[in-house]
Amino acid sequence: MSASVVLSVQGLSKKFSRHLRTALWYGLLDIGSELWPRAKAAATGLRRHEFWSLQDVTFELRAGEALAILGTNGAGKSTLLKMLNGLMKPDAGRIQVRGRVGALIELGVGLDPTLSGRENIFVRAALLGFTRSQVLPLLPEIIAFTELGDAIEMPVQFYSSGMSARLAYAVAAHLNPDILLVDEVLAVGDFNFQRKCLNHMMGYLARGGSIILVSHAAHHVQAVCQRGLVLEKGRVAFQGGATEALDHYFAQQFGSGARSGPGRLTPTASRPAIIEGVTFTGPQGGPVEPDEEIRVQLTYNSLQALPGVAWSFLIYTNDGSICITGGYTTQALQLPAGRHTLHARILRCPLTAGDYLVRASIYDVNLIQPVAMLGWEDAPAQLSVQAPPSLEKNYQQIIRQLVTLEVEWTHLAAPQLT
Ligand SMILES: Nc1ncnc2c1ncn2[C@@H]1O[C@H](COP(=O)(O)OP(=O)(O)OP(=O)(O)O)[C@@H](O)[C@H]1O
Repeated sequence: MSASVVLSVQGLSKKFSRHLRTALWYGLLDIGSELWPRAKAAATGLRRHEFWSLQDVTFELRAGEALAILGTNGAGKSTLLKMLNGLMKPDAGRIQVRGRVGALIELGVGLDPTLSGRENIFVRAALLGFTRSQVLPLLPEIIAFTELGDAIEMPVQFYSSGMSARLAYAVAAHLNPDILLVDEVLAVGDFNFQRKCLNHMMGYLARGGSIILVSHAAHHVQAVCQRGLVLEKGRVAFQGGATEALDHYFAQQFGSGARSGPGRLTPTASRPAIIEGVTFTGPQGGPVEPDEEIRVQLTYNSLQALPGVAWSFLIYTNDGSICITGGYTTQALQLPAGRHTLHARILRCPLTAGDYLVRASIYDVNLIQPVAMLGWEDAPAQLSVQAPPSLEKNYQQIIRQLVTLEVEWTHLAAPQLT
């Protein structure tokens, strides 16, 4: 392990059984095989009803670095974190840690519901290897960070999920871990708490700490992480920069085109007009690049003429949370029946490199109601902007810049020195 590497994970795998009975039986066999190494060697493959929750995962984490773990529900993120935290034993592979791991995984874990928040601080700290006398000097700071007030004396069973998250984060963050594991807890905190945690994480990273963050929230990942690892059915599907990892993760969910089932793109009596597709190309019909003209083409197919309609497209961030920009026709159109293509030009692509989601619609201008729509759940409504190599630096920024503004700078004249 090189000097700056604080965590090295090699070929990590974990298997589970789908059935409780076999899980219990295999559990007993595994205990036996620990004592009898020949049986252990035989148990490296999958047994009946077993599946890999995590398979052959390899990565490194350096001091001062934050790595996002992304993946759909059930991809293996929590299993990975539990093994990193020592709560679960891998079936294969190796984890090497330099320093102490502070973990904030699964809200309920490590909190005793019958004890107060204050007492639970000692319980959680004990799980992380701290004695009572080591925790005592840190107690005021931990309690202040939670902002729980008098509720710190209340049994934790009466805490809301946000209150539990405050307590868990405050403890994990204030015991000076070398690596902080943060599971999806930020999602349950209110806005102020999220901001407080994000600020804390930035300071902690600047002081040389390292973070592994499991999150589905793109803005959290972009604010904190430089790198990202995408898990897909327990395997590493992508590893690289945080922005590229988010692109991969969202493309995995929105961009496969699999949702456009047979017959979906055919007009019917109950849905006489459909949008078959929207494409975005550069001026030569090739890839779209920042600052260049974009050609937009919408192909519709209608069993009947469409009088008094307009068409529009909207471009969203790749998690679908922000509509960046859109275009609308300003006058009512008379569109003929049949399959036809509508054209528009975006005169200058304001978007930086990345993948974007698109929605398009043809709507009735009087009723302001869609006649036909195409969303990102329908293939192939996507826009990919590719930066030429000279612009790639933008793409790698930690906080992603979505659009480029045209700015005219007006400087104050410098005072004349006499
Ligand atoms: N103790 C267990 N016994 C059996 N299967 C398990 C166990 N823990 C996790 N799994 C399975 O392992 C797979 C990965 O689960 P895991 O909780 O790691 O996913 P995740 O990526 O954290 O999902 P989410 O985003 O929903 O939290 C799932 O199929 C899950 O059902």
